[in-house]
Amino acid sequence: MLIFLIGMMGSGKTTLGRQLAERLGYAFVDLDEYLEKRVGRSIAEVFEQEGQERFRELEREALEAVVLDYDDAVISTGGGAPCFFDNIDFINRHGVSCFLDVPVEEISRRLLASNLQVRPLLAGKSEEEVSSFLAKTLSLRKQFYEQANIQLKGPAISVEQLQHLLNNN
Ligand SMILES: Nc1ncnc2c1ncn2[C@@H]1O[C@H](COP(=O)(O)OP(=O)(O)O)[C@@H](O)[C@H]1O
Ligand SMILES: O=C(O)C1=C[C@@H](OP(=O)(O)O)[C@@H](O)[C@H](O)C1
Ligand SMILES: [Mg+2]
Repeated sequence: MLIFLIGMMGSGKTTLGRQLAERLGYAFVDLDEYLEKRVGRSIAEVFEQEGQERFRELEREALEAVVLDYDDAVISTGGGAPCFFDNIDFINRHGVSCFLDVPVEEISRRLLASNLQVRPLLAGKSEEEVSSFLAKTLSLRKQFYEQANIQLKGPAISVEQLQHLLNNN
């Protein structure tokens, strides 16, 4: 089975995905890292050199490659992945999707305490700009995230909660 974690930057997809994979004895794939390995460059470099539009094409190609590469895996997607092309349909056709629905205030807090440079959409923004960008982006993306098979809501989603919900679906 392929389990896709989706949701905003900072919702904990990478962190929880790694923990969930360990519990299930599945491979763990972070789609951003997988893409970086494929293209031999960091996400920040791809954005800088070729722009977001090209990044979204490479992200789609990475999604297509990952479903061929793995039978059982937890795949933490990048925050924008389900929101471009027909990626959410592609994800739902190939696995179980799970939306980590963390309040935007909590996401802002987490990201402002982290290194913004590794997330090119946030790099160089002030605290206020980060908060308003995240709120606006979530309002545009929610329609895609809400197509997930499973939704988990709260400011502190745990791996236990996630595993419990998956077992009951
Ligand atoms: N459940 C959690 N509770 C508190 N902080 C978290 C949690 N999950 C992730 N974080 C923190 O939030 C930031 C973003 O987490 P990350 O897993 O990289 O999110 P994503 O992959 O969704 O962007 C990191 O600094 C991480 O330590
Ligand atoms: O939300 C987005 O558009 C992005 C989220 C990032 O992944 P995380 O959600 O893991 O931070 C990464 O794919 C890229 O910086 C773009
Ligand atoms: Mg991540």
